[in-house]
Amino acid sequence: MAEVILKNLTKMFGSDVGVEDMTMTIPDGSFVVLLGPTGAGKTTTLRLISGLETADKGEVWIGGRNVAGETPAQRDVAMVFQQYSLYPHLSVRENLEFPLKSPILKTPKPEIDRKVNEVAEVLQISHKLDNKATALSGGEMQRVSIGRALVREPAIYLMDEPLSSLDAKLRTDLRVELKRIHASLGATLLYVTHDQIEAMTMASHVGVLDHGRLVQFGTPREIYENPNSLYVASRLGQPRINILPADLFGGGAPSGAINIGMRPEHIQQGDGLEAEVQRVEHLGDQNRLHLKLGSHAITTIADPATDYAPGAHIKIAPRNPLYFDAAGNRIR
Ligand SMILES: Nc1ncnc2c1ncn2[C@@H]1O[C@H](COP(=O)(O)OP(=O)(O)OP(=O)(O)O)[C@@H](O)[C@H]1O
Repeated sequence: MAEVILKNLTKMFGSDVGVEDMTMTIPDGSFVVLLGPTGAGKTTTLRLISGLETADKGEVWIGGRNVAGETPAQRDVAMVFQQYSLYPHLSVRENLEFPLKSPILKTPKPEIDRKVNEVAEVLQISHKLDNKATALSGGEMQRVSIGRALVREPAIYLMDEPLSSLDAKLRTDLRVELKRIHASLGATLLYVTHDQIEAMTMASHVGVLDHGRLVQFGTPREIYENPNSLYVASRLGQPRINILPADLFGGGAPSGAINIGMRPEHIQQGDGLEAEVQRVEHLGDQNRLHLKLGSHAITTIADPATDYAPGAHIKIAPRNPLYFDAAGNRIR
Protein backbone atom coordinates (compact mmCIF):
# COMPACT_ATOMS: atom_id res chain seq x y z
CA MET A 1 0.00 0.00 0.00
CA ALA A 2 1.12 3.54 -0.53
CA GLU A 3 0.86 7.18 0.31
CA VAL A 4 -0.86 9.26 -2.37
CA ILE A 5 -0.15 12.96 -2.77
CA LEU A 6 -2.09 15.42 -4.88
CA LYS A 7 -0.30 18.67 -5.67
CA ASN A 8 -2.24 21.68 -6.97
CA LEU A 9 -4.44 19.44 -9.07
CA THR A 10 -6.82 21.23 -11.44
CA LYS A 11 -9.29 19.83 -13.95
CA MET A 12 -11.79 22.00 -15.83
CA PHE A 13 -14.61 20.78 -18.05
CA GLY A 14 -15.05 23.78 -20.35
CA SER A 15 -15.99 26.54 -17.92
CA ASP A 16 -17.16 24.04 -15.24
CA VAL A 17 -14.76 23.35 -12.38
CA GLY A 18 -14.10 19.64 -11.83
CA VAL A 19 -11.28 19.99 -9.31
CA GLU A 20 -9.45 23.22 -8.51
CA ASP A 21 -5.95 23.61 -7.10
CA MET A 22 -6.34 20.57 -4.88
CA THR A 23 -3.47 19.68 -2.60
CA MET A 24 -4.00 16.68 -0.31
CA THR A 25 -1.93 13.92 1.25
CA ILE A 26 -3.64 10.57 1.66
CA PRO A 27 -1.42 8.91 4.26
CA ASP A 28 -0.27 5.32 3.74
CA GLY A 29 -2.79 3.01 5.42
CA SER A 30 -5.41 5.73 5.90
CA PHE A 31 -9.13 5.56 5.12
CA VAL A 32 -9.95 8.95 3.66
CA VAL A 33 -13.57 9.86 2.99
CA LEU A 34 -14.40 12.69 0.60
CA LEU A 35 -17.56 14.61 1.46
CA GLY A 36 -19.34 17.27 -0.51
CA PRO A 37 -22.62 17.90 -2.29
CA THR A 38 -23.28 16.73 -5.81
CA GLY A 39 -20.90 18.34 -8.30
CA ALA A 40 -18.24 19.15 -5.66
CA GLY A 41 -15.58 17.16 -7.53
CA LYS A 42 -15.40 13.89 -5.58
CA THR A 43 -15.64 11.53 -8.54
CA THR A 44 -13.32 13.71 -10.61
CA THR A 45 -10.69 13.45 -7.84
CA LEU A 46 -10.86 9.63 -7.96
CA ARG A 47 -10.71 9.61 -11.76
CA LEU A 48 -7.64 11.89 -11.78
CA ILE A 49 -5.82 9.57 -9.37
CA SER A 50 -6.75 6.47 -11.34
CA GLY A 51 -5.69 7.97 -14.65
CA LEU A 52 -9.16 7.83 -16.20
CA GLU A 53 -8.98 11.61 -16.39
CA THR A 54 -5.97 13.79 -17.19
CA ALA A 55 -5.27 16.87 -15.08
CA ASP A 56 -4.94 20.31 -16.70
CA LYS A 57 -2.43 21.25 -14.02
CA GLY A 58 -0.81 19.70 -10.99
CA GLU A 59 0.59 16.31 -10.07
CA VAL A 60 -0.45 12.94 -8.67
CA TRP A 61 2.18 11.00 -6.68
CA ILE A 62 1.57 7.36 -5.75
CA GLY A 63 4.08 5.63 -3.49
CA GLY A 64 6.73 8.27 -4.15
CA ARG A 65 6.25 8.20 -7.96
CA ASN A 66 4.89 10.99 -10.12
CA VAL A 67 2.39 8.99 -12.21
CA ALA A 68 1.91 11.55 -15.00
CA GLY A 69 1.79 9.64 -18.27
CA GLU A 70 1.15 6.25 -16.64
CA THR A 71 -1.91 4.22 -17.70
CA PRO A 72 -4.53 3.23 -15.10
CA ALA A 73 -3.03 -0.29 -15.02
CA GLN A 74 0.48 1.01 -14.42
CA ARG A 75 -0.74 3.19 -11.55
CA ASP A 76 -1.75 0.06 -9.63
CA VAL A 77 -5.06 1.39 -8.30
CA ALA A 78 -8.30 -0.55 -7.83
CA MET A 79 -11.48 1.40 -8.44
CA VAL A 80 -15.03 0.48 -7.40
CA PHE A 81 -17.81 2.47 -8.98
CA GLN A 82 -21.28 3.25 -7.66
CA GLN A 83 -22.73 1.12 -10.42
CA TYR A 84 -21.40 -2.40 -10.83
CA SER A 85 -19.20 -3.02 -13.82
CA LEU A 86 -18.86 -6.75 -14.47
CA TYR A 87 -18.10 -8.94 -17.46
CA PRO A 88 -21.60 -10.29 -18.15
CA HIS A 89 -20.44 -13.37 -20.11
CA LEU A 90 -18.22 -14.59 -17.24
CA SER A 91 -19.20 -16.38 -14.03
CA VAL A 92 -18.85 -14.74 -10.64
CA ARG A 93 -15.66 -16.73 -10.01
CA GLU A 94 -14.17 -15.70 -13.36
CA ASN A 95 -15.06 -12.07 -12.68
CA LEU A 96 -13.28 -12.24 -9.33
CA GLU A 97 -10.26 -14.04 -10.83
CA PHE A 98 -9.91 -11.59 -13.67
CA PRO A 99 -7.81 -8.90 -11.95
CA LEU A 100 -5.44 -11.57 -10.58
CA LYS A 101 -4.88 -13.07 -14.02
CA SER A 102 -3.39 -9.85 -15.35
CA PRO A 103 -0.04 -10.61 -17.01
CA ILE A 104 1.60 -7.96 -14.81
CA LEU A 105 0.68 -9.76 -11.58
CA LYS A 106 1.39 -13.41 -12.58
CA THR A 107 -0.47 -14.74 -9.53
CA PRO A 108 -0.10 -18.56 -9.04
CA LYS A 109 -3.36 -20.58 -9.37
CA PRO A 110 -3.60 -21.75 -5.71
CA GLU A 111 -3.15 -18.15 -4.60
CA ILE A 112 -5.93 -17.03 -6.97
CA ASP A 113 -8.28 -19.72 -5.58
CA ARG A 114 -7.49 -18.79 -2.02
CA LYS A 115 -8.06 -15.07 -2.60
CA VAL A 116 -11.29 -15.58 -4.55
CA ASN A 117 -12.74 -17.89 -1.90
CA GLU A 118 -11.75 -15.57 0.89
CA VAL A 119 -13.27 -12.49 -0.74
CA ALA A 120 -16.43 -14.40 -1.74
CA GLU A 121 -16.85 -15.41 1.88
CA VAL A 122 -16.43 -11.88 3.20
CA LEU A 123 -18.95 -10.57 0.68
CA GLN A 124 -21.38 -13.43 1.31
CA ILE A 125 -21.44 -14.60 -2.31
CA SER A 126 -19.66 -17.99 -2.00
CA HIS A 127 -22.83 -19.84 -3.00
CA LYS A 128 -23.05 -17.81 -6.23
CA LEU A 129 -19.50 -18.34 -7.49
CA ASP A 130 -20.57 -20.49 -10.43
CA ASN A 131 -23.48 -18.29 -11.49
CA LYS A 132 -23.24 -16.11 -14.57
CA ALA A 133 -22.66 -12.51 -13.46
CA THR A 134 -25.95 -11.55 -15.09
CA ALA A 135 -27.89 -14.12 -13.01
CA LEU A 136 -27.52 -12.04 -9.85
CA SER A 137 -29.53 -9.37 -8.09
CA GLY A 138 -28.27 -5.77 -8.24
CA GLY A 139 -26.92 -5.99 -4.70
CA GLU A 140 -25.05 -9.23 -5.50
CA MET A 141 -23.55 -7.71 -8.65
CA GLN A 142 -22.32 -4.75 -6.62
CA ARG A 143 -20.73 -7.11 -4.10
CA VAL A 144 -18.92 -8.88 -6.94
CA SER A 145 -17.60 -5.58 -8.23
CA ILE A 146 -16.34 -4.69 -4.74
CA GLY A 147 -14.82 -8.19 -4.63
CA ARG A 148 -12.95 -7.60 -7.88
CA ALA A 149 -11.13 -4.73 -6.20
CA LEU A 150 -10.55 -6.58 -2.93
CA VAL A 151 -8.84 -9.63 -4.49
CA ARG A 152 -5.96 -7.33 -5.33
CA GLU A 153 -3.61 -5.47 -3.07
CA PRO A 154 -3.14 -2.28 -5.06
CA ALA A 155 -1.34 0.89 -4.00
CA ILE A 156 -4.74 2.43 -3.23
CA TYR A 157 -8.40 1.47 -3.39
CA LEU A 158 -10.61 4.17 -4.90
CA MET A 159 -14.27 3.66 -4.06
CA ASP A 160 -17.12 5.82 -5.35
CA GLU A 161 -20.22 5.27 -3.21
CA PRO A 162 -19.78 1.50 -3.39
CA LEU A 163 -22.52 0.70 -0.87
CA SER A 164 -25.20 3.13 -2.00
CA SER A 165 -27.18 0.59 -4.04
CA LEU A 166 -27.31 -2.02 -1.27
CA ASP A 167 -30.05 -2.55 1.30
CA ALA A 168 -29.60 -1.29 4.86
CA LYS A 169 -28.61 -4.64 6.41
CA LEU A 170 -25.99 -5.46 3.79
CA ARG A 171 -24.67 -1.93 3.94
CA THR A 172 -24.11 -2.24 7.67
CA ASP A 173 -22.44 -5.65 7.25
CA LEU A 174 -20.16 -4.42 4.49
CA ARG A 175 -19.29 -1.25 6.37
CA VAL A 176 -17.93 -3.40 9.16
CA GLU A 177 -16.15 -5.70 6.66
CA LEU A 178 -14.54 -2.84 4.76
CA LYS A 179 -13.25 -1.40 8.00
CA ARG A 180 -11.90 -4.82 8.98
CA ILE A 181 -10.27 -5.33 5.57
CA HIS A 182 -8.75 -1.88 5.83
CA ALA A 183 -7.26 -2.67 9.22
CA SER A 184 -6.03 -6.16 8.37
CA LEU A 185 -4.49 -5.30 4.98
CA GLY A 186 -3.17 -1.93 6.09
CA ALA A 187 -4.81 -0.75 2.88
CA THR A 188 -4.96 2.88 1.75
CA LEU A 189 -8.50 3.83 0.78
CA LEU A 190 -10.05 6.91 -0.76
CA TYR A 191 -13.78 6.64 -0.45
CA VAL A 192 -16.65 8.83 -1.64
CA THR A 193 -19.95 8.79 0.17
CA HIS A 194 -22.97 10.94 0.98
CA ASP A 195 -23.69 8.74 3.99
CA GLN A 196 -22.92 10.41 7.32
CA ILE A 197 -22.62 7.16 9.21
CA GLU A 198 -20.20 5.69 6.68
CA ALA A 199 -18.08 8.82 6.92
CA MET A 200 -18.04 8.98 10.71
CA THR A 201 -17.54 5.27 11.35
CA MET A 202 -15.07 4.30 8.64
CA ALA A 203 -12.89 7.33 8.01
CA SER A 204 -9.53 7.93 9.60
CA HIS A 205 -9.61 11.31 7.80
CA VAL A 206 -12.33 13.33 6.08
CA GLY A 207 -11.73 15.74 3.20
CA VAL A 208 -14.51 18.24 2.58
CA LEU A 209 -14.86 19.55 -0.98
CA ASP A 210 -16.61 22.70 -2.16
CA HIS A 211 -16.71 23.51 -5.87
CA GLY A 212 -13.65 21.39 -6.59
CA ARG A 213 -11.63 22.80 -3.71
CA LEU A 214 -10.52 20.99 -0.58
CA VAL A 215 -11.80 23.25 2.19
CA GLN A 216 -10.90 21.16 5.25
CA PHE A 217 -9.05 17.92 5.95
CA GLY A 218 -8.91 16.21 9.34
CA THR A 219 -10.17 13.37 11.50
CA PRO A 220 -13.96 12.95 11.54
CA ARG A 221 -13.92 14.25 15.08
CA GLU A 222 -11.95 17.38 14.14
CA ILE A 223 -14.28 18.09 11.23
CA TYR A 224 -17.33 17.61 13.43
CA GLU A 225 -16.13 19.49 16.50
CA ASN A 226 -13.93 22.10 14.92
CA PRO A 227 -15.21 22.98 11.44
CA ASN A 228 -13.50 25.99 9.85
CA SER A 229 -16.66 27.25 8.13
CA LEU A 230 -20.41 27.11 8.17
CA TYR A 231 -20.22 25.04 4.98
CA VAL A 232 -18.06 22.36 6.63
CA ALA A 233 -20.18 22.43 9.82
CA SER A 234 -23.25 21.66 7.72
CA ARG A 235 -21.66 18.64 5.99
CA LEU A 236 -21.53 16.44 9.09
CA GLY A 237 -24.20 15.85 11.71
CA GLN A 238 -27.65 14.36 11.43
CA PRO A 239 -29.88 16.22 12.23
CA ARG A 240 -27.95 19.15 10.83
CA ILE A 241 -26.43 21.90 12.90
CA ASN A 242 -28.89 24.71 13.77
CA ILE A 243 -27.78 28.00 12.21
CA LEU A 244 -29.33 31.09 13.79
CA PRO A 245 -28.65 34.83 14.12
CA ALA A 246 -25.59 35.34 16.32
CA ASP A 247 -27.38 37.63 18.82
CA LEU A 248 -30.50 35.48 19.24
CA PHE A 249 -29.50 34.42 22.74
CA GLY A 250 -28.27 37.88 23.77
CA GLY A 251 -24.62 38.89 24.27
CA GLY A 252 -21.64 36.63 24.16
CA ALA A 253 -21.13 36.54 20.41
CA PRO A 254 -17.65 37.65 19.29
CA SER A 255 -17.45 40.82 17.21
CA GLY A 256 -18.10 40.19 13.53
CA ALA A 257 -20.28 37.13 14.22
CA ILE A 258 -23.36 36.93 12.04
CA ASN A 259 -24.47 33.37 12.81
CA ILE A 260 -24.38 31.08 15.76
CA GLY A 261 -24.22 27.35 15.04
CA MET A 262 -25.55 24.88 17.59
CA ARG A 263 -25.47 21.15 17.06
CA PRO A 264 -28.67 19.47 18.33
CA GLU A 265 -26.80 17.98 21.29
CA HIS A 266 -25.27 21.36 22.15
CA ILE A 267 -28.46 22.90 23.44
CA GLN A 268 -28.96 23.12 27.14
CA GLN A 269 -32.49 22.66 28.42
CA GLY A 270 -34.15 24.33 31.42
CA ASP A 271 -32.40 27.65 31.06
CA GLY A 272 -32.49 30.57 28.61
CA LEU A 273 -35.16 31.45 26.04
CA GLU A 274 -38.55 29.82 25.86
CA ALA A 275 -39.24 27.72 22.77
CA GLU A 276 -42.33 25.78 21.81
CA VAL A 277 -42.29 22.08 20.97
CA GLN A 278 -43.75 21.56 17.49
CA ARG A 279 -43.11 17.88 16.94
CA VAL A 280 -41.46 14.98 18.78
CA GLU A 281 -39.82 11.98 17.09
CA HIS A 282 -39.30 8.95 19.33
CA LEU A 283 -36.19 7.21 18.02
CA GLY A 284 -35.84 4.66 20.80
CA ASP A 285 -32.47 5.73 22.15
CA GLN A 286 -33.42 9.43 22.13
CA ASN A 287 -36.27 11.80 21.47
CA ARG A 288 -35.77 14.34 18.74
CA LEU A 289 -37.52 17.65 19.45
CA HIS A 290 -38.49 20.11 16.73
CA LEU A 291 -38.85 23.50 18.39
CA LYS A 292 -39.95 26.96 17.40
CA LEU A 293 -38.23 29.97 18.90
CA GLY A 294 -39.87 33.13 17.52
CA SER A 295 -39.72 32.58 13.77
CA HIS A 296 -36.80 30.10 13.99
CA ALA A 297 -36.97 26.32 13.74
CA ILE A 298 -34.53 24.47 16.01
CA THR A 299 -33.87 20.77 16.35
CA THR A 300 -32.53 19.26 19.53
CA ILE A 301 -32.47 15.94 21.31
CA ALA A 302 -33.81 14.86 24.67
CA ASP A 303 -33.61 11.84 26.91
CA PRO A 304 -35.89 9.00 25.67
CA ALA A 305 -37.70 9.05 29.02
CA THR A 306 -38.95 12.62 28.51
CA ASP A 307 -42.56 13.00 27.44
CA TYR A 308 -42.78 16.39 25.79
CA ALA A 309 -45.88 16.88 23.67
CA PRO A 310 -46.49 19.39 20.89
CA GLY A 311 -47.39 22.76 22.44
CA ALA A 312 -45.16 22.27 25.49
CA HIS A 313 -42.71 25.04 26.36
CA ILE A 314 -39.07 24.45 27.07
CA LYS A 315 -36.23 26.82 27.91
CA ILE A 316 -33.10 26.50 25.84
CA ALA A 317 -29.61 28.01 25.76
CA PRO A 318 -26.52 27.32 23.64
CA ARG A 319 -23.72 25.14 24.97
CA ASN A 320 -20.29 25.31 23.23
CA PRO A 321 -21.70 27.13 20.20
CA LEU A 322 -19.78 27.93 17.02
CA TYR A 323 -19.74 31.44 15.54
CA PHE A 324 -19.43 32.40 11.87
CA ASP A 325 -18.85 35.71 10.09
CA ALA A 326 -20.75 37.11 7.10
CA ALA A 327 -18.65 35.02 4.66
CA GLY A 328 -19.42 31.85 6.63
CA ASN A 329 -15.91 31.57 8.11
CA ARG A 330 -15.62 30.31 11.64
CA ILE A 331 -14.56 33.00 14.10
CA ARG A 332 -14.85 31.09 17.37
N1 LIG B 1 -16.98 14.22 -18.18
C1 LIG B 1 -17.42 15.41 -17.79
N2 LIG B 1 -17.79 16.35 -18.68
C2 LIG B 1 -18.21 17.57 -18.29
N3 LIG B 1 -18.34 17.94 -17.01
C3 LIG B 1 -18.00 17.06 -16.08
C4 LIG B 1 -17.54 15.75 -16.40
N4 LIG B 1 -17.28 15.07 -15.24
C5 LIG B 1 -17.58 15.94 -14.25
N5 LIG B 1 -18.01 17.12 -14.72
C6 LIG B 1 -18.39 18.30 -13.93
O1 LIG B 1 -17.41 18.50 -12.93
C7 LIG B 1 -18.01 18.87 -11.69
C8 LIG B 1 -17.61 17.85 -10.62
O2 LIG B 1 -18.24 16.60 -10.92
P1 LIG B 1 -18.03 15.28 -10.05
O3 LIG B 1 -18.72 14.18 -10.76
O4 LIG B 1 -16.60 15.12 -9.75
O5 LIG B 1 -18.82 15.65 -8.72
P2 LIG B 1 -19.19 14.72 -7.49
O6 LIG B 1 -18.79 15.49 -6.29
O7 LIG B 1 -18.60 13.37 -7.67
O8 LIG B 1 -20.78 14.65 -7.60
P3 LIG B 1 -21.80 13.43 -7.26
O9 LIG B 1 -21.95 13.44 -5.77
O10 LIG B 1 -23.04 13.85 -7.95
O11 LIG B 1 -21.20 12.18 -7.81
C9 LIG B 1 -19.51 18.94 -11.95
O12 LIG B 1 -19.83 20.29 -12.22
C10 LIG B 1 -19.69 18.08 -13.17
O13 LIG B 1 -20.80 18.52 -13.92
